Amino acid sequence: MPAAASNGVCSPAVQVSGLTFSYPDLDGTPAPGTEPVVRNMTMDLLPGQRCLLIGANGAGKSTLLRVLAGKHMVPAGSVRVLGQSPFHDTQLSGSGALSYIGGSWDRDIAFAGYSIPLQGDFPAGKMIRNVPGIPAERSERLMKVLDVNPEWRMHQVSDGQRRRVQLCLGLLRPFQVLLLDEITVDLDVLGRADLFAFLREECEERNVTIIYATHIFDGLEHWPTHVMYLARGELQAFQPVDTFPEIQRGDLLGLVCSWLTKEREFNKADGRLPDGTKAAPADDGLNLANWNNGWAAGRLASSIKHSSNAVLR
Ligand SMILES: Nc1ncnc2c1ncn2[C@@H]1O[C@H](COP(=O)(O)OP(=O)(O)OP(=O)(O)O)[C@@H](O)[C@H]1O
Repeated sequence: MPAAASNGVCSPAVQVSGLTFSYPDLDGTPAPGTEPVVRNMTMDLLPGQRCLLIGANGAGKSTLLRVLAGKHMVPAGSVRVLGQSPFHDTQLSGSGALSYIGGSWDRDIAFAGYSIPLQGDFPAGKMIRNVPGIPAERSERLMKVLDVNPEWRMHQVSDGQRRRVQLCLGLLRPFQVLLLDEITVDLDVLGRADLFAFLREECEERNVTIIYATHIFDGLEHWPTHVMYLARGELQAFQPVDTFPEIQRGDLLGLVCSWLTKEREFNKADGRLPDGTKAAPADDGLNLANWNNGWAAGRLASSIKHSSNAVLR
């Protein structure tokens, strides 16, 4: 946990300074002409703060969370979590101080395919109770909060039940920074409310920091301390909730709708596609061909004309 400085000011739990990130192409560098997914972002979050991360589809929310989780390499100074670089200091996530829960719970398995959902005939309770170093009261409490039946067998659960077990495991170790990427889609209303009550308590009692990317705003008006809005890779707003009159009167959804409507109008006026990207250039006459590179673990690896891995023949 970041120590409070001698003047009583706490150091940020998450610190982003001039972060720019583009996905690398096949040769490890961004394809020429591609716009960065995250551009020149600067922001800090202190221990105890809970931030909602808002943006249209394709705005860069998952990418930002994955960068903060250390899953993509960026210069060490541009992202600090608990004072360390999450990509370079692997101990940060290894120790559980930084926890990232996102996407569906799946794995790439050689010869079986990509994104294979976690399955197997093992009981949920065994998976959860067998995580070493976790006080029994924390695992039992989380199973209760998330309504996990220890008898559930993982090859027979529903999507929502699998999600509950995934969340339970992701929250087990006492994290200091938690990054959540739209993890409540499969949860029912009560499950979601219980989860957010638990997360608020973690912030208030253990001073943890949470960033949560979502498109579901029901019942979230009074949960965050901050709101962050991303569009076209840039931070459009990052403020405490009490600076937004809309949120104060319980209309978070209205605020988000007005942001996204303006964004849609901007994209239209600027000749951009609805996701904010520039339209592909017209055919330049080069002989770029569709070319099947073969099969790899269930996925066709192909080069499509004008895609980033197009083959010049
Ligand atoms: N592995 C990748 N390689 C290249 N580009 C990617 C990759 N993953 C995402 N992108 C691109 O980065 C941009 C941002 O995607 P990202 O998934 O971060 O958006 P998002 O805000 O989380 O969207 P959504 O709300 O739909 O989940 C998109 O234009 C997407 O096409």
